[in-house]
Amino acid sequence: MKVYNKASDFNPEIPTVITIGTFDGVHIGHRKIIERLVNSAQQSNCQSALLTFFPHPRMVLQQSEDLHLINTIEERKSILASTGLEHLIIHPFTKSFSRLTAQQYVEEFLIGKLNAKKIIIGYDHRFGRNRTADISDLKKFADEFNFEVEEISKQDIEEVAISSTKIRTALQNGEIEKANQYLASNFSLSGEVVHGKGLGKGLGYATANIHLKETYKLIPKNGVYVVKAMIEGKHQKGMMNIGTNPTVGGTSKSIEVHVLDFNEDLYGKNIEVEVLHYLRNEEKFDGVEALKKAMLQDELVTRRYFNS
Ligand SMILES: Cc1cc2nc3c(=O)[nH]c(=O)nc-3n(C[C@H](O)[C@H](O)[C@H](O)COP(=O)(O)O)c2cc1C
Ligand SMILES: Nc1ncnc2c1ncn2[C@@H]1O[C@H](COP(=O)(O)OP(=O)(O)O)[C@@H](O)[C@H]1O
Repeated sequence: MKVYNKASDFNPEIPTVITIGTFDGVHIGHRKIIERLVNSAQQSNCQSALLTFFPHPRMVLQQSEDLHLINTIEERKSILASTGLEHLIIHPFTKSFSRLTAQQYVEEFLIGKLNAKKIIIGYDHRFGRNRTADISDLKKFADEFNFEVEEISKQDIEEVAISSTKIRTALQNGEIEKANQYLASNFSLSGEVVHGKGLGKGLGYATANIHLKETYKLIPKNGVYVVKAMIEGKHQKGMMNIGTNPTVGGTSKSIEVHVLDFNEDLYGKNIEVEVLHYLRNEEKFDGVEALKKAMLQDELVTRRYFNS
């Protein structure tokens, strides 16, 4: 798969079949659309292309602080690369881009820059300045500018019964198995290991504190989880806590992983954590002895999880 950071970097001589959207999570429903796109392109001797915008339009237009995505743009790229898609265009969404009229967007951008011969798109897609145009407008443009529109019907979408919103809600409720099933892969987080409060080793559970670079990455509900950590190309078993560590008087949110049967310096290294199972809420214990006891219990349950 080739990746372009703006539409003008993609210079398609062969016409394209394209789809447009955020595709956050690249879940089972998204995968079906991409499969349809790739097959359609093959059958019509076209190239398959997915157009997505970054930053997310809501981040640009509403400076939305509450927008959290299942995938960072890097994660999305790497999952899409495994789908058979030929071209991924990540076009910068700016205020001036958002002011293109529906006709300018179709004529100058989708046709002019992306050489679209066919657009495969959901029944509820909206586009153009203030998102005023809909799929019936797109069909009118299709007649005028000689391209095809293939509509993904409401029924097709509802049949899959999966949406990025449902997955986000599941993650925010700690329903990890449900989210992972919808994603057809494990929800993951990754980042550099940074210094924490320096208390973990003293408790008998050193924890690698993970710094997330992207502020828009969705963080699952606070609590304790069973995880698989990828450290320097090797999978390790672990348990993770997300929260403020109230027992030791913590106030800011941290994401920290204790890796089982492991004793190495991880500061400055990158680790990727696949979240597997929610264990319990983060609690404010009556002192560190009670916390240590709870962590020992978490360890036992985590070991049991991996053994079963
Ligand atoms: C499996 C696990 C469970 C944890 N559960 C709690 C908890 O319920 N309440 C709490 O205040 N902190 C909890 N913690 C966080 C500890 O307070 C924290 O790891 C410790 O203070 C070390 O922090 P540091 O890495 O910043 O030094 C948990 C940590 C782990 C790894
Ligand atoms: N089993 C382990 N799991 C996680 N980190 C470990 C482990 N063994 C050693 N470490 C190292 O110890 C550090 C965590 O120690 P800790 O006392 O919790 O301090 P901090 O507050 O800086 O996280 C990790 O960042 C890592 O470098």
